[in-house]
Amino acid sequence: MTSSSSPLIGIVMGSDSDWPVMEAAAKALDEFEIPYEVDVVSAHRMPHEMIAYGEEAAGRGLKAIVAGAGGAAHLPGMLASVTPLPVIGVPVPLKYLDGMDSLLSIVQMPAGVPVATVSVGGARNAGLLAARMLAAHDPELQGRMREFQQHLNEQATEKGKRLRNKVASPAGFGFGSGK
Ligand SMILES: Nc1c(C(=O)O)ncn1[C@@H]1O[C@H](COP(=O)(O)O)[C@@H](O)[C@H]1O
Repeated sequence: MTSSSSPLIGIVMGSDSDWPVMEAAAKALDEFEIPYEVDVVSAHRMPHEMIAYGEEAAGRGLKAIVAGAGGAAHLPGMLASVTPLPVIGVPVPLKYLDGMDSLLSIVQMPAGVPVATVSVGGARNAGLLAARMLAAHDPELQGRMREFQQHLNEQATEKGKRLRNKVASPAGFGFGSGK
């Protein structure tokens, strides 16, 4: 799957069973209208294709790779070993061990081969981090990222206001109680 113009971000995963988690990365990129491609690339099950994907990614115009995998999640690190692009690893939680296995497989990379690891199941942040990487060299995109952050701020402020109104304490509490 590829969004319409030439993809800038590769979203890959060890299996299509990871898609329900990884879809959030694609949605985040959609929000910023960043073109991406999606594929299954497994270090364990299709090692030669995985190496080819990593080796060719930069030459094909990709700027970063978001790689998600569950269990013995070697995919992000193996991709990072064969591409000069930044790789963002997403630990996908499976039925057993709650994603601790994939988290530890991804996060403990040896020095020299970095993988930026997000939280277990944190595919949305992986998409947003990829957007920020592009925004570092794209003032227009950076402006949209600032607007997004401002929106988050407003939402959080509104939540605080609602909570303060709901939990009415006669003495008031904490900062911004409005008393
Ligand atoms: N961790 C890896 C790798 C890899 O790291 O290369 N390839 C597949 N997998 C993971 O195996 C899990 C089960 O896959 P299946 O659902 O296909 O059995 C998935 O979470 C996948 O990411």
